[in-house]
Amino acid sequence: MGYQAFTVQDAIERVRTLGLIGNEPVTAEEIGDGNLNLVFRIHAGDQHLILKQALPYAKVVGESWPLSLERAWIEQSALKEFAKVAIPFVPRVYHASKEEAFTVMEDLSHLTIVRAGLLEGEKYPLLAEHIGSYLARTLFYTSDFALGPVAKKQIARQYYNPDLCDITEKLIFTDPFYDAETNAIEAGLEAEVDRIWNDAELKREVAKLEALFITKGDALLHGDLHTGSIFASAEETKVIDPEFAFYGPFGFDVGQFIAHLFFAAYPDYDRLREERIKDIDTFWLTFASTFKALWEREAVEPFRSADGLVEDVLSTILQDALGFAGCELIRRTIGLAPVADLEQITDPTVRLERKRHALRLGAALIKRRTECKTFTDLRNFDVTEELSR
Ligand SMILES: Nc1ncnc2c1ncn2[C@@H]1O[C@H](COP(=O)(O)OP(=O)(O)O)[C@@H](O)[C@H]1O
Ligand SMILES: CSC[C@H]1O[C@H](OP(=O)(O)O)[C@H](O)[C@@H]1O
Repeated sequence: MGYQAFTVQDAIERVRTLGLIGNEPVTAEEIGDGNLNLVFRIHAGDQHLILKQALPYAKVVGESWPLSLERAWIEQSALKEFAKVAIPFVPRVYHASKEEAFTVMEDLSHLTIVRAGLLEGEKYPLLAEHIGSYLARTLFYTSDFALGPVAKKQIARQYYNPDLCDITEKLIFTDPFYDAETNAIEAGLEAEVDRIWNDAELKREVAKLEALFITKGDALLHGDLHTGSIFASAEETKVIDPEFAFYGPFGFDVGQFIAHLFFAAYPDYDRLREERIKDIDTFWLTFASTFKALWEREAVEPFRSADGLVEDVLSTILQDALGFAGCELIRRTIGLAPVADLEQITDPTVRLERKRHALRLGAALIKRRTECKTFTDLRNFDVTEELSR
């Protein structure tokens, strides 16, 4: 069967043919609110399923931005790979079709998308710890440190993901730093954006981070780990949507999650700042301690017992992560694919002030990331000066 984009009826027929539902009455709807794919929710009797299908172009832009359907296969493979090492945090996959670019998976509608939930004032007391553990496990177990260089390269070669890496290279590392067509700059922010475009040091550091992203194949990344890619409740956390997965630098997913914890404070900054900083603390402490414990127990790296090596690896991850977080803060503030955490602030003066804050924090993280070698440096990282200029 060749590829065609599904209607609701096609989605129902497909799950029926696959024997995933019986002949009972069905209700189904397309619920995709992301930038790229179709997502159908299907209920039949006591079966609740999600069918996600890739479109041959970026939905948010239209057919003028073609995208390979191969990304559905990358997403399916990454979900399976991550389930091997971090099963509590990964949705169950019931069926994966490479040819028709769709995946049938567990319906997680009993949970909420974290970005939306946080905006509604929901609490996720275990989120930071869960994502710390999820990332330590997915990054460590897919790296040379756990697999050794031969097995790692055999896996890595399945994850060339050129179209989606190209999106990231353009939208995160390039367009926001130039007057590009894809940017969406709110009126009133022009002077602030000019500062960015004229900051030679900042651009040089962004270029270095982009080079890291392109060349450093440490581990299998999720590749798009923002709070819209996480479902959670007070007890559970599930990470969806790894279609941007590829072998990249350890710090990238870590940095994206940190950036979106910062974003989550903006709707009510004075009240939420401390909570989100605490989340970042917990996240990093869990990530670093889990990664270190896995290293001590399971690393196959010949130099694994070299004094201070794992601490150095973690320092590098932290510094890179802060740089990537800075790029993500800037791109979600002035580039394509903005975040509701900022856009839903109704008072235009407050919204502009928070956007300005995000841009300055982003620039400071990028330029001063190497000051943060340890958790204590992270806690003491102070951007008061940049914010007051
Ligand atoms: N397993 C799931 N269970 C319930 N809803 C889901 C599931 N996967 C996706 N969705 C819904 O579809 C939306 C878009 O899914 P996502 O995988 O992020 O698509 P895209 O790749 O287009 O961003 C999510 O925000 C969520 O509302
Ligand atoms: C042209 S894609 C823009 C943006 O959308 C992706 O997010 P999602 O799949 O979660 O909607 C990704 O963050 C891309 O950078």
